[in-house]
Amino acid sequence: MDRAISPQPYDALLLLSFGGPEGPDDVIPFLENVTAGRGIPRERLEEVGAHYRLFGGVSPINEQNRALLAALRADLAEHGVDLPVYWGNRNWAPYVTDTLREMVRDGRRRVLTLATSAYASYSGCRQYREDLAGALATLADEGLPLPQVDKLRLYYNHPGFLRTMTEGVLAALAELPEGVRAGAHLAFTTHSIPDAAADVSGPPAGHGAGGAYVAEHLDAARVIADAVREETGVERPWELVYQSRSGAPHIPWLEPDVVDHLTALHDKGAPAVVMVPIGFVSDHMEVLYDLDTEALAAARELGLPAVRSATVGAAPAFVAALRDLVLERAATERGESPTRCALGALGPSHDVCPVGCCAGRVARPAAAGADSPYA
Ligand SMILES: CC1=C(CCC(=O)O)c2cc3nc(cc4[nH]c(cc5[nH]c(cc1n2)c(C)c5CCC(=O)O)c(CCC(=O)O)c4C)C(CCC(=O)O)=C3C
Ligand SMILES: [Fe+2]
Repeated sequence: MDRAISPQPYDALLLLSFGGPEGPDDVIPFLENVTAGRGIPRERLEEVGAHYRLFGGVSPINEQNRALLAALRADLAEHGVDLPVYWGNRNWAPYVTDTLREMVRDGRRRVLTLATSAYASYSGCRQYREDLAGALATLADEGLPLPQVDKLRLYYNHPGFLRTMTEGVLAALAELPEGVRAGAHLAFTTHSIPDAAADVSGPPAGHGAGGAYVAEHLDAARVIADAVREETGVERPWELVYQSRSGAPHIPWLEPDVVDHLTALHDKGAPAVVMVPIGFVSDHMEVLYDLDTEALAAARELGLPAVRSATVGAAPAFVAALRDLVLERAATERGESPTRCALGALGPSHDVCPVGCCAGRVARPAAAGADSPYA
């Protein structure tokens, strides 16, 4: 096989995601899965449950993942990359443990994992590695042979991700009334997490305030803002803001909140804003509710013209980026030195999370990293 399209040594790709409810009866069991032992106040759960009920109890995330799965399979086939793609979730069926069991029964021995989060953080990186460890532990208990499981490097700074986000911003700007377009601000948004979690995101050696989580989002935002300036010839103010905060009010989480930011923009006379959801790879509930429902309503109330730009979803250029990352990692595992595409100042992320990367509050086994108890 042509080395440039060889996925070897991998014999399967695992799309690993969050999962979401598929109907009204799933909402509470789903939320219980998400928050098991995580101390989220009951009122917050009911509030979030109501967001899902507004959409018939159906999270958009599963359809998004089915679309990504189909697009990945089509892209790999079209480019002659012979690699079956499976899908498993943390919080809803198909559960990752069931998927991994199916993969083993299909004879898969060397699995590369693609998680649907582009950045470092406990929730977006290490927790997925814990999910893999939990699945491997169950298979071991069942006496099944364990596959070797790796995880793809973070892809927030891959040109295919940043270019696709940039195109989305340009399209969103075009939706604004012409009179306010040139003065529009860019508000890059991502999931708020506790300050303490942000501070320990990424490799232990790299920790400063905000950790890798904040640094990576700022790096991505800067690349997109620069590209938008190049394309439009207009220098626009931009800021990184946060959304979807949960947890107890006395615990500090990353700020400012997107809605407070819209108010501040309005107060200082900004003519318009584009909300750019760089923290989300597809139209999750956080995007459909917290941005499209709540934040856009707040903007309307303020009289601030606002639009939300697209997530990458299953856009062809993003799917091509994922193929590039898979083939890059496969080549690295074969001992080659492939080009590692990345824009911005931080450079390509590590292939193997070092010991202590994205530490959680409680130490749990995590696979696909230097501290994995599995090979
Ligand atoms: C960084 C991050 C990502 C991005 C990385 C990634 O993509 O993985 C993400 C993704 C998602 N979070 C999601 C849903 C929820 N997250 C919650 C709770 C929490 N998220 C957190 C962080 C993140 N979350 C945190 C620090 C909490 C607090 C408690 C805890 O640490 O668990 C809760 C409980 C209620 C609440 O507190 O809001 C829900 C329902 C869905 C599905 C949406 C859909 O259905 O479309 C997705 C993709
Ligand atoms: Fe979340």
